[in-house]
Amino acid sequence: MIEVLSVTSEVYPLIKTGGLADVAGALPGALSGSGVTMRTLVPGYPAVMARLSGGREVASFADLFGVRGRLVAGRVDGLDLIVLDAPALYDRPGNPYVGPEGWDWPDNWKRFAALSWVASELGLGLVEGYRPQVIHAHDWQAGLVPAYVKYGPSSTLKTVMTVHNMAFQGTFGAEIFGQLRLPEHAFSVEGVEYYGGVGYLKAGVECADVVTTVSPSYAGEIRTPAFGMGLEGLLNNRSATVFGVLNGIDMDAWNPATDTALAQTYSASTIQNRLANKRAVQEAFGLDPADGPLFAVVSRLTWQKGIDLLAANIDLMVAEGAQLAVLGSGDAELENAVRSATMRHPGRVGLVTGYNEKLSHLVQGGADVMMVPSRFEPCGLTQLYALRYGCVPLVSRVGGLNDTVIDANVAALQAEVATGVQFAPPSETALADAIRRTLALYADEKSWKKMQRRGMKSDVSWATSAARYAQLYASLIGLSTDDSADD
Ligand SMILES: Nc1ncnc2c1ncn2[C@@H]1O[C@H](COP(=O)(O)OP(=O)(O)O[C@H]2O[C@H](CO)[C@@H](O)[C@H](O)[C@H]2O)[C@@H](O)[C@H]1O
Repeated sequence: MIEVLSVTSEVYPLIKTGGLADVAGALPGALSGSGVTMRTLVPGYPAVMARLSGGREVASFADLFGVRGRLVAGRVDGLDLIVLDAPALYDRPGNPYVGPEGWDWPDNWKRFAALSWVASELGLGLVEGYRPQVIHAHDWQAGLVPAYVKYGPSSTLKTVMTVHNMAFQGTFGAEIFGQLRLPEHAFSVEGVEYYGGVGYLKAGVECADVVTTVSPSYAGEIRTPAFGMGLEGLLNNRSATVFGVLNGIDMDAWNPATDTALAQTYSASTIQNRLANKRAVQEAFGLDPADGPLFAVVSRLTWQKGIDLLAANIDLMVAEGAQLAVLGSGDAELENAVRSATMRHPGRVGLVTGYNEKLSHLVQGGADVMMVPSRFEPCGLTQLYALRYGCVPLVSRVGGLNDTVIDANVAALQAEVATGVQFAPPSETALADAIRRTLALYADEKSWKKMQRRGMKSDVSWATSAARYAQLYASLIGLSTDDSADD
């Protein structure tokens, strides 16, 4: 067995603000049977501590970056957790990164340095009877893990850094460096220094043994200035150790045949049963119970996700006889743009703000089209859920959207392989064309149903990618996957 410690700032179903939680929550289970045991280190936010009854203390710290802390191990919903309980850092309202007023916590550098430092201590054998061979760090919040390992006592410990989104890098002023518990020479180009300050994601990308990102297309894109966001040079330098491993989805949590969030469950052979869900979605979003095409968005409302491109096309969609249901929250300006469309088009356009996991399932089960018009998308999970639920994805041709949806062009339709609609570049006019193309496809009921069914049958599971991660861990510690499965 290969022991891997996954380090993450969120993990479903305990704490989730986006796709990272889904991936961190699903990967440990997906790896079972592949010779890998994965435990997860996560901060003890209130939502996490509330689920951890019966956990046992396995370590304590009198001085964790100036505060007290302890590690509590426990099993919750099938996950083997090690929780960093440090109330001065994590026992706060709001989400993991921002307070109730919407501002980043000013000590985020310390909150996530502490998490990463503790991970590296675990890797050095802090807890008797537990010694991971590989630490898998997710995003900038765990970006310092590879640096602590690189500059710590020499060991055989290996590190994997996964970039879920290059747009969030965790950059801080140089003044924090003195408090990071790193040696002087770590403040260098080969270490944590980044444009004169400290870069957590940069440190991870620089110091990890292997860097992965969440789709093959994004792995290529981030080596260019348009997507690399300053890290493209570094990624090019280490291109031999940068891999794209496509995300999968939790096939049990997202199963239209058993999903309790649906008004009516269904499968590929009972796809007509989606109608009851469509009516439920229309009701939840204040829409008329109409029979035309129902488009939907489940997303953070941000520039990355192309919500401004969507807003610019709402009048067109309504004029063409479509309805739109938007579930999400984010930038006030984009939220307002969608809200004003709901006022212009009562009964045709609906908005539910806030985060609602249950409603997101219902939308996937009832809408006809799931729109993901992102400007960049490392992988994207929404279109994968959509495929599984027979909700046809309409996506921009970037990152993981490019890798997971087969565009309904003439050749793909003839070959009967199309699963959705792609457009490029991510612009208002290209999206308008894609909407018109989608409406034409929807009008051909028989071929639309076929496309829905093909989506439902496409492989969006973790099977291939979990095996790929297992192989990466094994190669890092000099084993083949077969050896590890034998243990
Ligand atoms: N208002 C709301 N209510 C309920 N659920 C909502 C919601 N808004 C969003 N969600 C859910 O949040 C998740 C979003 O995941 P994505 O992967 O699509 O994007 P995200 O940008 O968060 O993730 C980043 O990390 C992931 C994981 O690697 C990459 O796939 C992605 O490209 C990258 O940007 C989905 O599970 C979606 O259903």
